[in-house]
Amino acid sequence: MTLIDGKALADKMAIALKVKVDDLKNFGVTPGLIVILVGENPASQVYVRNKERRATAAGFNSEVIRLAEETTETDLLALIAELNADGKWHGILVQLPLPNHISEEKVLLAIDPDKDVDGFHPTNMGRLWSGNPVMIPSTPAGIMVMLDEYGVDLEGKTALVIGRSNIVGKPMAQMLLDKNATVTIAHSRTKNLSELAKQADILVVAIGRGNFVTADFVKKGAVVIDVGMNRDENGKLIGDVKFDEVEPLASLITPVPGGVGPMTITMLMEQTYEAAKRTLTKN
Ligand SMILES: Nc1nc(=O)c2c([nH]1)NC[C@@H]1CN(c3ccc(C(=O)N[C@@H](CCC(=O)O)C(=O)O)cc3)C=[N+]21
Repeated sequence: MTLIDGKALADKMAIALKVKVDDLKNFGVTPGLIVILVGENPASQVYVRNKERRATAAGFNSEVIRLAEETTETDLLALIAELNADGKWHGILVQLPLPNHISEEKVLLAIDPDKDVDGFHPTNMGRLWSGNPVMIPSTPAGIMVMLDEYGVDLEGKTALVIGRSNIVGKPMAQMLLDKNATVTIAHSRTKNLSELAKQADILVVAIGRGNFVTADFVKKGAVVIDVGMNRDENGKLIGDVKFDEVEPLASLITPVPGGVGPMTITMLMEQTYEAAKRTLTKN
């Protein structure tokens, strides 16, 4: 078994990004990433702080707007409209989940697709599915970079994605398909999931249940990617994969923490940089 070290790869890419950003600054453009955080979700706080640190280290303009839990949908939409029009920002990210009184759908639709660094806007989802990706979701994007870095050839392989969210499962399936894998999407209603999983060369698990995937889901030599971020009863961060049990079977496996998470942030930075660079050729 070889560990896929997402943290190390993220650190390596951060150094290269800094160089690219310095170069872009010579052309008068500084990448700008603005994050909007509504309410007090403690997990979001940690994550947003990590992002701010990475953005600053890369030499970006970076800001976090913290809004009260009771912020109205109207006020949030007005803020987004303002940021859409502000040339300083190339990436606008509204941290999810939002409080229940705010429609996530309306908010995501309000972000200019060319600044939608999460790739969650329907326009960007459509661009991805039609084979013309522009802004793409960071978590599956980071997974593709890790697979490439560790020399995983996807051509003709069977891939099973467990989870069908718009932000991970669905875009992940499309990205694997684009590399000529044969892709299946499974979910909570899938029958005989462990038998299905046991046939997969590549297993991507994004189901959101701690330690869900055990040894009897995994074919010997499979590549196992764990997108899970769960807390166990002691508050410890655990993945969707029962690591100790699955690790001896896998040829490659991502840990939690230190796997998919750091690469998600890296890809947000990369995409903000790319969006900033595109403004050079636009006019
Ligand atoms: N609009 C939006 N875009 C997102 O991309 C988004 C979001 N909302 N809401 C929440 C989720 C979650 N997410 C994480 C990214 C990195 C880590 C990460 O860096 N994890 C570290 C450890 C973190 C820790 O120790 O708690 C690791 O896995 O090693 C975690 C979580 C992005 N999300």
